[in-house]
Amino acid sequence: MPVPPPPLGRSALHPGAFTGTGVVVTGGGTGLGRAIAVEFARLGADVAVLSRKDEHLRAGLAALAEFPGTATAHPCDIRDPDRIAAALDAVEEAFGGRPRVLVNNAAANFPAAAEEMSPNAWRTVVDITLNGTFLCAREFARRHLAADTPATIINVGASYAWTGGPGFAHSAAAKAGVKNLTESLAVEWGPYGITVNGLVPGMFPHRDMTADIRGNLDRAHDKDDRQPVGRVGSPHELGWAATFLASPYAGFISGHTLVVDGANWQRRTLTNPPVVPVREQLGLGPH
Ligand SMILES: CCCCCCCCC/C=C/C(=O)SCCNC(=O)CCNC(=O)[C@H](O)C(C)(C)COP(=O)(O)OP(=O)(O)OC[C@H]1O[C@@H](n2cnc3c(N)ncnc32)[C@H](O)[C@@H]1OP(=O)(O)O
Ligand SMILES: NC(=O)C1=CN([C@@H]2O[C@H](COP(=O)(O)OP(=O)(O)OC[C@H]3O[C@@H](n4cnc5c(N)ncnc54)[C@H](OP(=O)(O)O)[C@@H]3O)[C@@H](O)[C@H]2O)C=CC1
Repeated sequence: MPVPPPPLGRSALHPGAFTGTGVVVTGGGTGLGRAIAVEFARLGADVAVLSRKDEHLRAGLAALAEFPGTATAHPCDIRDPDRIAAALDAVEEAFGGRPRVLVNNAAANFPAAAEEMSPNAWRTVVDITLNGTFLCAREFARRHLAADTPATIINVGASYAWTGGPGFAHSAAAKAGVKNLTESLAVEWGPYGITVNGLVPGMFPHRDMTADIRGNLDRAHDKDDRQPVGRVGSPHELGWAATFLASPYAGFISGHTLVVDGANWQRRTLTNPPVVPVREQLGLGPH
């Protein structure tokens, strides 16, 4: 029998656990990033949203408005190191100091058969998902290393980092890179008080999903029954996991990637369902 999560508004951490702590969430204006931003704000954090589109920045600010901490939003394309530096300057000014937490949540993805992907389609997804994560982590960490201040970084991944993702070869390869990068950075920056972890969502449907991804998921109308724990995730559950990883209670956890997916990616049977070629799954004709 599926066990529902505690309702939105509850928290395992004490109220005010992040009061006075600055948190940056890339892609924090939509979907899971916004849910993560909200859970930090609920615990008192000052939260900054970084993303490209004005409508997303406004949506992030609107979601954060009810909480007591500072909420701020800055246009930034995470592919551009200069824009990342400028955004972090603006965040520091808004908070009156360096944010202690970076959540690298922004990513890009669309389903496509590998042989149909243009070189630029591949490059774009890898550039945002992997290179953007590295560039944000680098700029954020350099500031803490220079000031000798502790910090924590959470990189949002996907479980096809381990399994591969037919129909999502670009995103799966990029997320595998993100997982591996998490492990390298945790060792490099651990001696300076910076922890680095990964956080992998399983199936968390939400209203902001791009049409492509939603269309892909909507082919399954019994999503709850397809999860080992009998239900899909609620976005605030991912927010709880992020706040835990950034809390002092997780201070000895670094280089780890926490999967929040109800055991979905370990699901295996001796007789898997029949193979359906990706082209057929995507409704593409013959080569
Ligand atoms: C197995 C387990 C299951 C699991 C089922 C699903 C699990 C999901 C797990 C992970 C989920 C996520 O990551 S969800 C995150 C999804 N969210 C997002 O992607 C939001 C941000 N996305 C975007 O901004 C855009 O969609 C994106 C294209 C990526 C970037 O925008 P840009 O303006 O930078 O780029 P563009 O100039 O538009 O496009 C760049 C190139 O990509 C091509 N391109 C764009 N969309 C395309 C498409 N649908 N199909 C083919 N090609 C496409 C264009 O034609 C360009 O190539 P040329 O024409 O050659 O120049
Ligand atoms: N939803 C799910 O079930 C799953 C999600 N994930 C991961 O969770 C994270 C959040 O996904 P989700 O909330 O579903 O996706 P969304 O599409 O809702 O969010 C993606 C966010 O990334 C931002 N973004 C994209 N490109 C850039 C860029 N170049 N610079 C700055 N910001 C950018 C977008 O904002 P803007 O357009 O304003 O730039 C948007 O807010 C991602 O890392 C995704 O891979 C992993 C597995 C499953």
